[in-house]
Amino acid sequence: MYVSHLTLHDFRSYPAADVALEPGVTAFIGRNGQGKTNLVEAIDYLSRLASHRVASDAPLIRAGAEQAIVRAAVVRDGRTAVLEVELNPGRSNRARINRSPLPRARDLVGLVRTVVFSPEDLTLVKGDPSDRRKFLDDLLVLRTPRLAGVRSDYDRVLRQRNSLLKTAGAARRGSSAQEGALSTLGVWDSHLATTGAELLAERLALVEQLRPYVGSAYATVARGARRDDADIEYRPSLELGGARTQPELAEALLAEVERRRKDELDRGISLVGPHRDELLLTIGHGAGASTGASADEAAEADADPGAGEEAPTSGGPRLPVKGYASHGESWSFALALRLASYDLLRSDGDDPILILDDVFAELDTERRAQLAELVAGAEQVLVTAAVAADVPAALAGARFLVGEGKVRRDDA
Ligand SMILES: Nc1ncnc2c1ncn2[C@@H]1O[C@H](COP(=O)(O)OP(=O)(O)OP(=O)(O)O)[C@@H](O)[C@H]1O
Repeated sequence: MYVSHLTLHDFRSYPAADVALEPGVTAFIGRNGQGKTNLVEAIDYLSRLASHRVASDAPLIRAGAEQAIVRAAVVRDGRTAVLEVELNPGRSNRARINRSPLPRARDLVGLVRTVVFSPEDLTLVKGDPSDRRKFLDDLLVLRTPRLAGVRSDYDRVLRQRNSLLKTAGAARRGSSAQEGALSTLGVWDSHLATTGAELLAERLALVEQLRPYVGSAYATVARGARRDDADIEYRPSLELGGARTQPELAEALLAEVERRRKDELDRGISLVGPHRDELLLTIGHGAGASTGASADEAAEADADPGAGEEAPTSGGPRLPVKGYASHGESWSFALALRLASYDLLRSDGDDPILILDDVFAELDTERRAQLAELVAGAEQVLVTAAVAADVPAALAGARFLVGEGKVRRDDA
């Protein structure tokens, strides 16, 4: 799929912008702070109704404006659809397809699919477990848009249940207020188990599907690394035993919730469920594996003719990436997670739009070329860079100059 036209009204720094795009590679070049990322962020927003940079919509609306509009013509299998979203701060957003309003804005999610690589991706590796859960959930929703509903149902159940736990925990033991809250809590326990089990089952399946892609993507972007150097593992907040199906998982969640009732009442929060799970990222070290993203490390490895070749196993320990990996390894792992998502979406028979936002400046020449080669075949690749020379030769294509609020095609 690709976007053939992008129109913005009062989105970020743009009062108005109108850009005709083509399949293949398009680079947006301009000095810092000129609005390159704002353009690709708008396309990403259409895909998930969320930005890769901010958690709320408010910063997306141009300062002083009442609402923002993002409209894109999206071509898929030769057919064009015009998708539009109206961002209304403090009110619900509205979405249209070919000018017809959709019942809910979220019905737009998944119609255009993007995979974004950006410097913020480092938080996937170095950030909190919630960053990695979000990574999984965003990918789930892109592949199966219906799951946006499951995720928001789960969040709602959690909020209700937490407020009940607070009430029940605060009420005097044995009082009628506590009895009442406890009996209502039973209802929310089963809601938590049912929606939680659905989310959990989906995440477990996703991680199993993603795993092989992460290993091979890491081996490609990290110097001298082997396929089994990078691994991911889903760590639930409870012992699952052999539970895998939704009913089995619901049963396991319910049993654990009952077992931890006292703890939950004491602390006034839900301690069991997919909101407490972790996606563990680990690296092993095949001999010769060094994932330098810096030019210095690259130069060092270049001096060693064995580096980058098939590396034998060192049998070294597997370590969690967070807290142990070097900056280069962390960055390579983050790239590998994005590349793996892209490969998985492609294996579903779709070709998502790839957005490489300011990533080349972070990579040495060899890694740049390697990443460029991997993504060059995508149906549409949108690249932002402050300096044209940072965009690898393999990504030659259309070029736009972004500056002074304007986006101009560079035909030079
Ligand atoms: N809601 C908003 N209203 C007005 N201006 C905004 C808004 N949000 C961001 N901006 C402006 O947009 C500009 C940033 O644009 P953007 O992030 O696209 O820059 P960029 O060209 O990608 O820069 P860099 O190369 O540094 O990443 C900044 O000048 C910022 O002040």
